[in-house]
Amino acid sequence: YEQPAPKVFHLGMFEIGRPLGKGKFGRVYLAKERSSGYVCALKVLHKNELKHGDAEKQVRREIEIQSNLRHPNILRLFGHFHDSKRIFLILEFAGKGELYKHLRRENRFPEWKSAQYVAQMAAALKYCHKKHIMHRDIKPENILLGIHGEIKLSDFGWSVHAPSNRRNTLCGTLDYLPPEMLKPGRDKNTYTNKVDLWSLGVLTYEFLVGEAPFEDTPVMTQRKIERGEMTVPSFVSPEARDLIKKLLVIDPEKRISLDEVQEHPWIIKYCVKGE
Ligand SMILES: Cn1ncc2ncnc(NCCc3cnc(NC(=O)Nc4cccc(C(F)(F)F)c4)s3)c21
Repeated sequence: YEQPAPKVFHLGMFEIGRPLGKGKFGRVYLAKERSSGYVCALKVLHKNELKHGDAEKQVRREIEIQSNLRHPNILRLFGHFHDSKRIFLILEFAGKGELYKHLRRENRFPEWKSAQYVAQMAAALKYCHKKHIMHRDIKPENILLGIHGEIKLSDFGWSVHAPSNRRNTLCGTLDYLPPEMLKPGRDKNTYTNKVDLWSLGVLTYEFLVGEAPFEDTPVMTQRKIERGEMTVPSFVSPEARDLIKKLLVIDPEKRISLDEVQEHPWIIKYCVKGE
């Protein structure tokens, strides 16, 4: 019989390998669980760098959210442990690393690849929304690629607002924020899972164009988002432009649904009928 997954972890169980990446709030290493040989990723968070005390609570919340998510396009978080100074997250290893590095290197993705990524993102988000979980922080920095190049939505520091390997974390790029989250006085709980659809629209645009649609100085970005002001370059196909326009709609209720995204002509054109 397969050994049942251990419930208690400790550092000695792992052989630590090469660094996989470093965010503002911690480094990630390739790791192998000694007894099973299972290869995973180990994220190390330094307690003194996190907001005092509630980091433990945040990690528990992140794990609680994650422990009932099982989807091929969602990165698994298996568990955590800590020592006096550090918290360790035991994560599924994403063999092709960080999506945003591929995007920066390739400048922008061809339409067929962008459509496949958007279709996988829609599937992952549909799965999360069905479980009444919204990501709230969709951006290239929070997306990894599995060994077969498949999307792995990651960094479930969503409701924990856990800072991690994000684009200039402390400046907290506004690029992906929907208009309803920019409104003054609106606390973050007044929005619906439609925020993820806006962010999916920004992501689609960034895949195809190589930069975010409202990228500008923080003040100008905020103004452009509130007005939904953006131009789609002419090299973007009419079908892709149509999907972007139907996602980047100011009124959350008027945004296209995830089902409609999966049935959109631009997605159908490039994607083999998935699950
Ligand atoms: C780079 N890379 N390459 C391959 C690869 N394979 C797997 N993972 C990678 N990277 C790690 C991706 C993450 C997944 N989940 C995260 N979760 C998190 O970072 N949570 C978090 C952060 C800061 C503070 C808190 C706390 F305590 F406040 F709650 C919580 S980070 C990989």
